[in-house]
Parts: sequence; structure tokens; C-alpha cells
Amino acid sequence: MVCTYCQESHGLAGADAADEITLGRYLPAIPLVDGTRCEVACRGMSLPGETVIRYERARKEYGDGTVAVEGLDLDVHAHELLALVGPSGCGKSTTLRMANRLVELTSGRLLVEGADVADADPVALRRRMGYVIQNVGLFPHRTVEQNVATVPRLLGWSRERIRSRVVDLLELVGLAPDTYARRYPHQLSGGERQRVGVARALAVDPPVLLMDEPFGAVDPVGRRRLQAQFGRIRSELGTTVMLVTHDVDEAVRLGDRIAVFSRGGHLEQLADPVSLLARPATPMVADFVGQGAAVRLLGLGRLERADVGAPAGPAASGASTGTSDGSWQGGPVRLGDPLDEVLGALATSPAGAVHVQDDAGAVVGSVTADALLRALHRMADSAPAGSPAPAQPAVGSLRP
Ligand SMILES: Nc1ncnc2c1ncn2[C@@H]1O[C@H](COP(=O)(O)OP(=O)(O)OP(=O)(O)O)[C@@H](O)[C@H]1O
Repeated sequence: MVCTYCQESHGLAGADAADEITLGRYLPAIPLVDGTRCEVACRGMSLPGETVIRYERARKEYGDGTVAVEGLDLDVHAHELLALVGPSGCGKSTTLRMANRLVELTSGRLLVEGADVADADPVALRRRMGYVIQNVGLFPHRTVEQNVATVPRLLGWSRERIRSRVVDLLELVGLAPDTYARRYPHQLSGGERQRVGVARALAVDPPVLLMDEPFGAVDPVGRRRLQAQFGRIRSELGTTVMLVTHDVDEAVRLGDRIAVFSRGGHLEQLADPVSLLARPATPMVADFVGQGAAVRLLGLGRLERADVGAPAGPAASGASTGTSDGSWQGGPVRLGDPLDEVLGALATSPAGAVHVQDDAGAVVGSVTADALLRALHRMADSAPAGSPAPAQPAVGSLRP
């Protein structure tokens, strides 16, 4: 079978090809009228950069007259993770839930893969979109295995196929199947329940995943681990994700783009994380991401050779940390290390500088706090053109 979009042949033929399609790797609810897009390069029906979900003047007024979202225009691109952030009550969840018709638009349009959701069967629509919420909503009287198998069973998959899919998914989210498959939700920690929620949402490999505070109930350390794991899973699967979160750090860590909302579902800024942190478009955004924006930016940057100064102090011997006088005990760090780790090493160096090594372990120079400032400004200056001018430059106050 040759993919009609990328023209690659992926060796699928006859029954295998049909099986791949029914596996849900192609959007099962969309007839393959214009041929089939391959899973490898053209997952689902959308190529990277194409619009998967489009809000056009979307408006939601609830029955009591509350206007949660007013005239929202927003595109979600294939394969991206778009994080929605903003103060409580600004319309993030309403926006998310419009996409799978848990909330119906009052006016405007919402298109998924170019088709108006108002014309879609809500049940079929929801099977194509995984949905993960804070308290997961697992079925309490069903085991982990049965919970994860919910949609595959509805789709009539065979028992063996369901079993093997469940095992794959539990391994994917880091829950050993032998230990967890037969447990009930009340026998799991909060973090384990959230993992099951993610596994269940991924069960039929949906091209779109809607997540509303998915890691909200997990402690900060577990949350960080889950975020890292989820980031890895997502890049493996290429799923398009809309993620609602209160946590700007989570948005910055996971998001390809971040949408900052203010009250009434008003879109204040839509930008990649570096642009958002370095060039907040409005005072509201600056205020929202402001505290700690520079430190968050550091977490997104890597130490480059241009940041490194001449070796100073006892460098020649500096393949290891520290010397007898203790003056170089921070570090060493390596080229390519995240800048927040470099900051951590600097913080523990009484000399105010740490040695930098290349991949082979040779000392190539040293860095100081000034180098970090230069790196911050390099990142801010390289934020893609087109970001609105800064209302209040996040790193401006750090200029030497
Ligand atoms: N069913 C409802 N009936 C009436 N008003 C509602 C309903 N659901 C939400 N709202 C209101 O709509 C507005 C937006 O709510 P929404 O839940 O979308 O915001 P949010 O940004 O997700 O909030 P949070 O961050 O607190 O979860 C709020 O003023 C909320 O009170």
C-alpha cells in the first residue's frame, strides 16, 4: 500500500493494511475517500503544521447568561501540544470541551479536520479524541485492565488484541501489567490513577488528545516525572494535544505553543514558550508569566560554546569537580547542559564560576553569571519574529 500523501510504501498489503486501519491508526470515523495517509509519516489525516482543530468566532454563553468564551479564533496544528493557560474562570475548560461537544457552541463554528463538529455524531467524535481530566473518572468497579479496554471493547476488538494493547499501554505509562492490570482504582495512588487515565485515553491511539489538568492531583515530584513520561510518549506517538493547566511551568515544559487566556476566553497571546516568556504581548501576560519568567527561560536554553569564557582558576586539572581549596566545587558542566542546571552549579561555586567540559571531558572554558545573562538575552533576541512587541520585557530588568 502506498500512502497517497507522502508516496511512501510501508509494506502494508491486503489484510495487514485493513488491520492497520481498523487499529485506529487512521481516523476510523472518517471515510478514506481520498486514499489513506500512512501512519509512519502522515499519522491520522493531518500532516505536521496542518490545522486539526479550528475555532471560528466560537462563543459560549451558559444558560445563566455567563459568557465563558466570546468570539474565539484559534487553530490547533497537527502533532503539536497546545497548552491553554490563564486565570481561574477565563474559559479554558469551556474551550477544550467545545472540541468534543461536551459543551455546545452558542454561536460560531468549530471544525475538526475541516468538518463542523455540529454535524458530527458526538459519540463517534469522542472516540476519535482521547479525553483526560483531573480526577480521571475511572470506573471504580472495573479493574485497570477493564478501564483501559473500555473503548477497544466498544469498537469490538478481539479479546487477544485488547489484551495485548492493554499490556503495551500499561508498559508505556510505566505501570507493570503483572502488578497493576487486575487492581481496582481504589488500590492505586493518585499518580497511578492518572497514568491509567492517560493509558485509557490512548487506547485506540486517538489522533487528538484533550487534557484538562491531567496531572493536577499528583505531588510536585511525581508530577514532574509524569510530565517527562508523557512528553516522551507524545513524541513517540505524534498525538495532537490540547492541554489545560494552571501551571505555567508545565505549559512551558510541555507546550509547543501556549495560549494565554483572560476572562471571557479572550486570547491575550499565542506563542511558543520562549517568545511568551521573553516577549509577553500584554501587561496581563507579563503579569501572568512574569514572576520567575527568566528562570523558566533558563530551563528552555542550553549552554552553547559562545557562552563560555576562557578557563579561569585551576582549570587545567579541572576534569573533576573541586580542588583542595574547594573554590571550584560547583560543576563542572558540559556544553549542551540546560541553563538552569548551569545556574544550579554556579550557585554552589564560591568562586562564582564553573568549568565547562566538552563531550570528551576536556575543559573548554568557564562560565559565570554574566554568561547566563548573555544566554538569556540571546534567547530573548532569537524569539521568532512576529511576536508582538514586549509590553514589559521579562528579562529586561536583568540587563547588566
Ligand atoms: N455549566 C455552567 N453554567 C454556568 N456557568 C458556567 C458553567 N461552566 C462554567 N461556567 C462559567 O464559565 C466561565 C468559564 O469557566 P471555565 O470552567 O471554562 O473556566 P476555566 O478557565 O477552565 O476555569 P478554572 O481554571 O477555574 O478551571 C466561569 O465564569 C464559570 O463560572
